[in-house]
Parts: sequence; structure tokens; C-alpha cells
Amino acid sequence: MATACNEPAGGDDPSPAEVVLQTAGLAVGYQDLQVVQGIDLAVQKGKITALLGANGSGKTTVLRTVVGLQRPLGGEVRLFGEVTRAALHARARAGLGYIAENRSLIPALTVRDNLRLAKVDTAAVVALAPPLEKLLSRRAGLLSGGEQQLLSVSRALARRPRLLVVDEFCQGLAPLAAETVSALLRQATEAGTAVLLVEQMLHRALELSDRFLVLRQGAVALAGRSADHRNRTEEIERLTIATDDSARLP
Ligand SMILES: Nc1ncnc2c1ncn2[C@@H]1O[C@H](COP(=O)(O)OP(=O)(O)OP(=O)(O)O)[C@@H](O)[C@H]1O
Repeated sequence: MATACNEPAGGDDPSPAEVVLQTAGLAVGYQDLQVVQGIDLAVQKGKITALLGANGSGKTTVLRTVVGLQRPLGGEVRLFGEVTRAALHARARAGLGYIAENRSLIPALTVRDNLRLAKVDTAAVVALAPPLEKLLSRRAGLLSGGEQQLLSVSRALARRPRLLVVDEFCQGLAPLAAETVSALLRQATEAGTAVLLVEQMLHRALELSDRFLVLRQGAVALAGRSADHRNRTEEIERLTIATDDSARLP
């Protein structure tokens, strides 16, 4: 059953020890324009939470704020049990991984150099994603979309993050490539990693995730257990239809 709008979307009454990320009353904006407000979410250890919503509803803004790239106008972010206003690099040291919409790769560098620059062990990445072995000398910008996301995700997971935040998880990927990177995520959650992701493909998002939230016009319109909505997506579809004023709050 779907939870009330502002009930944390982290599971059924998660104990504080299991929650790795929690926001309370989060409000974020750009200059004087507030684009999200009242965001309460909770992401549990070993679980995948999907953030859904129409274009411009505020998904990337929420992700950027929980990883420390955007300062909240109000509310708080609690990461690994502590309220934080730290920058991304400090959150990364504490166990946060973040993959931005552009997949956070340097296109002109080879796969091997992208890994070296990130101080990630090549063998660990290849162990997670064997198809990358024959691509190590290729420039990242020449990889297919699926190969790039495989590289981004395996690079992030090789650091064994406690929480991985991924924007536009399977954007532009064919089903097979999407399944490959999804399998990597599932494997990581089995080892305890928590995941917060944005995924535009509704059915894929509900298949992959344990919990979901739908943002509409910058607020949580619906949150619940993904399994409860896999066979009845009408309500979510209605909420994710774009509106002309999709993110503009009064
Ligand atoms: N740097 C910025 N300066 C001003 N407004 C911004 C900035 N970044 C985003 N916005 C605005 O904030 C609102 C929310 O944008 P955001 O990118 O968070 O939405 P989204 O749900 O991730 O959209 P999409 O699915 O299209 O990526 C939009 O109206 C957008 O135009």
C-alpha cells in the first residue's frame, strides 16, 4: 500500500540503524526560486529507492542536494546517521558514491586512465564488470552508452560505497545493457549498499527498486513499496505526466 505523501520512503518502519540517508523537510532552490519543498525520504541499507517524476519536477535537484552539490534552503540531510552540510568530497570519504547524469566520465581519457584518476583498482572493476577488460585502452567517450554506464557503476561500486546515488540510471540504454547494470546494482545491495536512483522508465524503475517516491511540482506526491505498484502503475503514470508549471512553486 502506498504511504502518505510525507512519510519517509525507506521501508516499513525502518529502524534508525538501517537508514543510511534521510531528509526532513528539505527545500531547495536556485537564486530566489524554490523548486523543491518538504521532501522527506529515507533510504535503507541494502535497498534501492527510485525517485520518479516528470521532467522538471526536481529529481536531480534532490539528488544534488543529498550528495552535497546544492545547499538546502530549508530542512536537513542526515547521512550515515549525522546531519550534514559537508561538500561532496567529504561525503564521498564517508562512503557516498555519486554518478551524475553525464555518467561522470572524462571522454578524452581511456577507461584505464578514468579509473586511475579516480584512484580505483582496475582489477576490482574488471572483476565486477568483465566486459570492460578488453576496453581498458579505449577512450571513454568512444564507449557505447551501455559500456559507459557499466564503467561508471562498476567504478563507483569498486569503492564499496555505503550509499550510491545515481541520476538517470538507464537513460538511453537498450534492455540488455540496462539489465547488465541493474544486475550489478542488485549484487551491491545484497552486500549491503543502499541505492537512491532516478530512472525515467517507470516499469524498469519499479522492477529494480524496493521503494519509490514520485515528485510532482517539487513535492512528494506519492511514496510506497515498488512491489505494490508493479501491476498497477496508473496512479504513478498520472502523477508523472508533465505539467506546464512542472517545477515552479508559488
Ligand atoms: N542551475 C539552475 N538554475 C536555475 N534553475 C534550475 C537549475 N537547475 C535546475 N533548475 C530548475 O529546477 C527545476 C527542477 O529541475 P531538475 O533538473 O531538478 O528536475 P528533474 O526532475 O531532474 O528534471 P529532468 O527529468 O528533466 O532531468 C526545473 O524547473 C529547472 O529548470
